[in-house]
Amino acid sequence: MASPLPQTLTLVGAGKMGGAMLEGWLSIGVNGAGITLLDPHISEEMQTLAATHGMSVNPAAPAPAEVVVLATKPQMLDTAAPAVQALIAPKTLLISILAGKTLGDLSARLPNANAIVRAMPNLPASVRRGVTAAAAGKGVSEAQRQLADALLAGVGKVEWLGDEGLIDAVTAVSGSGPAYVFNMVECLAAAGVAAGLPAEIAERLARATVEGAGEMLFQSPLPPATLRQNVTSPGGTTAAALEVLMADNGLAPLMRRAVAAAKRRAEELSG
Ligand SMILES: NC(=O)C1=CN([C@@H]2O[C@H](COP(=O)(O)OP(=O)(O)OC[C@H]3O[C@@H](n4cnc5c(N)ncnc54)[C@H](OP(=O)(O)O)[C@@H]3O)[C@@H](O)[C@H]2O)C=CC1
Ligand SMILES: O=C(O)[C@@H]1CCC=N1
Repeated sequence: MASPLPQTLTLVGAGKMGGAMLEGWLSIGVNGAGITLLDPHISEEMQTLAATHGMSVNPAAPAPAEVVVLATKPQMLDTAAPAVQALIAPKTLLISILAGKTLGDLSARLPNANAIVRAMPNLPASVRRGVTAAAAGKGVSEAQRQLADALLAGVGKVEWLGDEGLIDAVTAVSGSGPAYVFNMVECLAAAGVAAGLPAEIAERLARATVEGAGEMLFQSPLPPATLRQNVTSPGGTTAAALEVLMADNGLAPLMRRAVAAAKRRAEELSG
């Protein structure tokens, strides 16, 4: 049986990530007429989407909703909290995607929220290929957990965590991860230019390479190491490049430092 979808959902913060999830939810059949968007600087794109689907935008006195999704920047939690409290009824499920903000931080700001799920999605949610890790607070019922799962699984894969303490590491790996991949495309294109390619061709090649490699990861059951080995002809060009990338001072320590920096920043955003 298909999981239930909420009849009423209020999105607080319709920016890049909130907007990406919203597009996914509409595509799985969440009724636009039951959606309210609250965002003081809502973009034209979001206003158009809202008008197309009959959503309510910044009503003067928004009613409590079955699900409230908190998607402002973490630094705006204190400012947003009074308005969010007014959206929460005893049975409301609050889903927060704020990096760094713990279940405890959220409960302290929103004491009337009985059921809180802390989730960390990523931007490919907009094309329903995201991945989200989530942890449920103590007050979340099984029905509410299923409701959260239906919304999060609607935009990609979901990992439920027994230990909320893992979410900062999740944020550093999959939350921020799409940006690392996009940066790799930029770096690969720039390296192509340095190797003599015209810039536009280098960019098209780098982009299509990551698109194709990503699709192989999606479709193939093989581990990434095997996929890598399949490109690597003995004594060939890939082996020469991998000697650089897989050296002691290559990509692995760089990625460890990058992920550690993101995790540290998530920890700083808590409180
Ligand atoms: N971007 C990503 O890939 C991911 C982001 N996240 C999390 O999602 C959240 C949003 O990030 P992102 O979408 O990148 O940021 P954005 O700045 O794009 O979105 C936040 C939106 O909230 C609006 N806003 C500010 N104050 C309020 C308020 N009081 N009430 C309602 N809306 C408000 C902002 O307006 P204005 O810009 O004018 O301030 C903006 O439109 C963050 O907490 C982040 O940690 C999680 C996973 C991935
Ligand atoms: O950069 C950020 O803080 C957010 C959290 C994960 C992705 N974007």
